[in-house]
Amino acid sequence: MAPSALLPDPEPEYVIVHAGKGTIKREILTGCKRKPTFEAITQVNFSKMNSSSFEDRRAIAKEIGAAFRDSGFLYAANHGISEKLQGGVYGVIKEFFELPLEEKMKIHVNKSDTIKGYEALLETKLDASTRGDLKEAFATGDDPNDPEQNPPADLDRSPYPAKGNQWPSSPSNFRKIMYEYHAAILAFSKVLMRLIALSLDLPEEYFDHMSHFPMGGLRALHYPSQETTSDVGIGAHADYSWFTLVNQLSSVPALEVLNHNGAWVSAPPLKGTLVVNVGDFLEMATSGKYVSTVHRVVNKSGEERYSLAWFFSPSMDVTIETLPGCKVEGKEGIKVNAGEWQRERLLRASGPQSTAYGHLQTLADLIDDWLTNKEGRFWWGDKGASEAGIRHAGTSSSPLGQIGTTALYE
Ligand SMILES: O=C(O)CCC(=O)C(=O)O
Ligand SMILES: [Fe+2]
Repeated sequence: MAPSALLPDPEPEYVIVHAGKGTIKREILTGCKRKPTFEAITQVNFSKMNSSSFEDRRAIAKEIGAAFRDSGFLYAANHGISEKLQGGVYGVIKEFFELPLEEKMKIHVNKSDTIKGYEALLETKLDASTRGDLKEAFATGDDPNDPEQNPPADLDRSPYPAKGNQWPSSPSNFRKIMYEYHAAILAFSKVLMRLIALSLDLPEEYFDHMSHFPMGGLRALHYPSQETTSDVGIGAHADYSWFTLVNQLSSVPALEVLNHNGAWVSAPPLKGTLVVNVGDFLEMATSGKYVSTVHRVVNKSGEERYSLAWFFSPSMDVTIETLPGCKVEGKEGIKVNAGEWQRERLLRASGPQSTAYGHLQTLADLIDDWLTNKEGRFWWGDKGASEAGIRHAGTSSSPLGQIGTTALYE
């Protein structure tokens, strides 16, 4: 038998993800190629989040910072949203998805100018290699025409069309309970944002002025159990938000998080917790210190799964810049209008598109930085290698290196 040293290395395998922020190609590392990376999601206890002691708050912030740097995910325990409210919201969401399809189609997302309302099974396709996402959803967004959202009196309403959120007439208490949950999760989000500021050694109030009418919304999800292994509940993606809070309403494990070895780490429901994950806004503002980690939903449990995601983003008119302490030497920081940036991201993520759009999409995926020089130009090229030797191609407002035709790019 030939000594194993003479055996050729097995062909590398990759996880390929169209994450919205560009295509990510990550080698699946096995054996001695494996790098130290997370294998589980850590839990953080928020019971002292409103403590009058600064040290108590800072201790939670430290744990948040460590988890956001390591995996970009954590479980938040003792977040303060009552069990009664969580049970109530679960009940109405289940009842809504059990309605006949034609009833749900009355508020289909295509009837909204902001893509809000009901989205049927297989309508979106985050992973191009699948037949579509095996889930149905009901989504709301920031909409000053919904009085429950208490828009500030001086809010510029011109960017908000009249046909935004749509609400079902059944169950009759659906809207009321969803808005009770909205108020509770928004309150927790504002506290969490302060702890995030603290975790970055910024004043706790640093982000307060960016949240006067935050973009974002609720997305209730129903995943039937998939019958084939080629199906996926939601294809691999990263979120466009400061952060996302997922309430895994049913006890079905299906959420998976991609680690640096290209392995999918399970994030099963832990009773009483919310899953918190870093979104692209926070990754961008921290120059990648906090990672907006790729995740997906695969429901092979044989049971129906329900979840309720909340996306919390800056207010539409806010300018997001690289945060103090997160500047990378020799690299120009970011400066983006939050509303424009999110609109562009949303367009990229919204389901199957025509071939012409597909070609444009391919081009857009090559652009990871929209900053231009004074003449409005930017360059595409080699942006260096990761620790693992995988190179990155992208754009910049100043000239970049040549693309190596034999190098491996992600
Ligand atoms: O249902 C889940 O657990 C996660 C949903 C999700 O990732 C999303 O809606 O962006
Ligand atoms: Fe997500």
